[in-house]
Amino acid sequence: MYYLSVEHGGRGGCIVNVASMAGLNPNPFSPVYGCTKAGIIHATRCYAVSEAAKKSNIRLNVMCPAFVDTPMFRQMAAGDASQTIGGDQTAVNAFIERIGVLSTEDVSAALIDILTDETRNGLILRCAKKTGNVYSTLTVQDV
Ligand SMILES: NC(=O)C1=CN([C@@H]2O[C@H](COP(=O)(O)OP(=O)(O)OC[C@H]3O[C@@H](n4cnc5c(N)ncnc54)[C@H](O)[C@@H]3O)[C@@H](O)[C@H]2O)C=CC1
Ligand SMILES: CCCCCC(=O)/C=C/C=C\C/C=C\C/C=C\CCCC(=O)O
Repeated sequence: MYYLSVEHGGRGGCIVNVASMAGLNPNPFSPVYGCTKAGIIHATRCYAVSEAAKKSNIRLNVMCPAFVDTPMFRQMAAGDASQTIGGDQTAVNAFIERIGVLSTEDVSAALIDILTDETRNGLILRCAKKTGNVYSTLTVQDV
């Protein structure tokens, strides 16, 4: 945000943080990973409503993909990943089967939508194979 800000020579812009569906929906396989992603989601939403962001015309949004076919995902599906707490790989694989797996192209298209649609700010973009891309907010009451 410092370098995007007008007072430091920037022109504003759009920050897209990468969290995960695991930061929204609880799952039994990755509690610590899920907690870090929940933190990223909340930090993004707080900075999106900050005076500093508004003043400098900076938008912040956060992407929450479900499974995406990347090296990390393949490692996890093969039963060898630090993101999961281990245990029953059959249950992990059944979970993956149920949720579905996005391609990296699916996620790139979602990213381009956030970057190009200047009305998007402070939003959570859930991306999942079965439900597609869904924007939402968790706001209970405006402050
Ligand atoms: N693959 C999935 O199913 C999902 C992934 N995500 C998130 O998407 C993001 C990317 O994940 P993947 O592509 O799956 O992981 P990945 O492990 O396949 O790729 C991560 C890439 O980041 C690079 N990297 C790591 N530390 C770095 C650093 N300090 N500076 C620069 N580059 C660095 C690695 O070299 C690697 O190329 C992560 O934040 C992950 O938590 C979110 C939801 C689902
Ligand atoms: C489980 C290890 C996480 C590793 C990588 C990652 O971030 C993948 C997340 C995938 C799913 C997130 C977990 C729970 C989501 C639960 C339900 C999603 C429902 C999707 C839908 O169809 O709406």
